[in-house]
Amino acid sequence: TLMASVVPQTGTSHGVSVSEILAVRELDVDSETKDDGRWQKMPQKSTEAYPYAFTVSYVERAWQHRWRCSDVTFHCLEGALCQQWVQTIREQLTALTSRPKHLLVYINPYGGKQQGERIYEQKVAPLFTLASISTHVIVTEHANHARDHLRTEAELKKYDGVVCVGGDGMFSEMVHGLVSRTQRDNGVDQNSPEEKLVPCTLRIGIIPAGSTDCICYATVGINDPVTSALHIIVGDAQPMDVCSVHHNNTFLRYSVSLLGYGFYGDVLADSERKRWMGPARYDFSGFKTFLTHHYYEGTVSFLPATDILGTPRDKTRCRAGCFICQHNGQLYSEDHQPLFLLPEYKGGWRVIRGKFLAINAASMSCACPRSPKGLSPAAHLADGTTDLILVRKCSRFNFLRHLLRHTSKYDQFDMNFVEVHRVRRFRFTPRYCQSDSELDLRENGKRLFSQICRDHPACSCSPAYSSWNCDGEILPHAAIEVGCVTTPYNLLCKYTVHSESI
Ligand SMILES: CCCCCCCCCCCCC/C=C/[C@@H](O)[C@H](COP(=O)(O)O)NC(=O)CCCCC
Ligand SMILES: Nc1ncnc2c1ncn2[C@@H]1O[C@H](COP(=O)(O)OP(=O)(O)O)[C@@H](O)[C@H]1O
Ligand SMILES: [Ca+2]
Repeated sequence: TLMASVVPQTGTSHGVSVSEILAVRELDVDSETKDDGRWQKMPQKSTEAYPYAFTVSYVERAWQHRWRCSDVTFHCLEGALCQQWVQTIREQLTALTSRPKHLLVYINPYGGKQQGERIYEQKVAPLFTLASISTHVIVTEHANHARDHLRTEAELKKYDGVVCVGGDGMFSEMVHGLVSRTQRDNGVDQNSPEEKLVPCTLRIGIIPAGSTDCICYATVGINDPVTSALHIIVGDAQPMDVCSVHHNNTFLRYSVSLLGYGFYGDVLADSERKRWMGPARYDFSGFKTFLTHHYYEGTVSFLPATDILGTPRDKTRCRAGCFICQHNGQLYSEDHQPLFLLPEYKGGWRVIRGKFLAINAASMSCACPRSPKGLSPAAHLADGTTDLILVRKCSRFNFLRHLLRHTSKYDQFDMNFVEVHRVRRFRFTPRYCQSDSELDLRENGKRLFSQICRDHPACSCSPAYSSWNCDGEILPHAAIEVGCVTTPYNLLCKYTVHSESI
């Protein structure tokens, strides 16, 4: 901690932790300018008493988990002392090896309210410059631009991390680009659901500029670009669980936040056609989907996570330095074989058949501005499990009560048509088999004429299948197999981390 043995401008004492210092610069008190070119008139009194000064920019905790950059100017009597302070602070900052120096930044100009470029230029780039971070910025030109660039072209050795400016969809592109490249480079077959993923060494940061920003909100505690930029600068890191989604032994996608079938799949499918509405499309499609009240029949099989600490109905929450994540992470360390892969662990699968309004798998709380506690408030970011939430067919009134619980502090799962299980793996099989031709139609985004109506096979009033909402991307396959791993521990690190005070 830098203590005020020199005198801050206000004349009061001030302590700043070195780990939260962003930059330090010497002030030329006489010339009336700062060395960054901005004009600043020093207060007359302190200039006379202490002719030498330096300014420290540091992280200040603000309201509701926000971080802000603050400046404090220290004054000294002697120039040599002033220089010694500046040099020492710079040396200490250089010694912080977890801080990034070179970043690759992808901006989605199309996400959220289409403000990605403005947010980056006005709020984030000046902070990276202040912290002497060099950046290579790419504004994406089409969907999957960032994913493909990361997977094939990007010279990753040049960077300490990649940053995306956008929503959950952009973060998902980063994950797919980096994880896929790492598996390919290490000869891991992504199509095998049992294969152990090799960790990627580069970290991923996210500057929120999307519609839901759930991944950012659930990790940092707020969707605020300045807060995320500051977490990136100080080198905060957070391991995250990754679910791999397969269909018939073919890899489909990775998921880090929500995998939702039924309600959330239908909301997403409808909202994609209304992108022009911006983030409000989710409210519109949410309301419409609520009114349609479709349910879907199928079988859910899952492998409960019995070897870990914590349950989905705990009152405790996953926070910085989470004990449960650390403990469960050790189960995956080098010398431990994940328990669910051991032969004796087989046979623990449970099977539930039924009619469901929603099947949600939350690998993290999925907190976001629409649902500040999230779909599964006690879920953990890095415990190697996902919370499987089954919402059975019920009345519209009851389903509304369930949805309203997402926005309140009351127990989400205290309803007789809702059940929750903390699982390692799960499978869903719809009651009616999807034909290849129907899958082709869905993959090409066409409207479906061949859907089987449950009760009246001759009409098309009610669909037999929903889609999966996979971190905000549509998966047309109804039948999927999902495995959740943090293996090896630290598989993925984000620069963003929840602040201690959440
Ligand atoms: C009658 C009151 C109903 C209130 C219900 C509110 C529930 C909101 C829960 C939202 C959970 C969000 C989980 C995250 C999903 C995102 O990955 C996904 C894509 O995000 P982005 O790329 O940033 O656009 N967002 C959604 O699927 C939106 C779901 C909104 C449903 C209303
Ligand atoms: N330049 C671009 N043009 C069109 N789509 C893009 C572009 N860059 C990224 N995308 C896609 O936009 C989608 C939404 O991105 P995201 O950043 O998650 O915003 P939102 O939160 O509004 O959905 C993602 O599927 C992503 O692949
Ligand atoms: Ca988890």
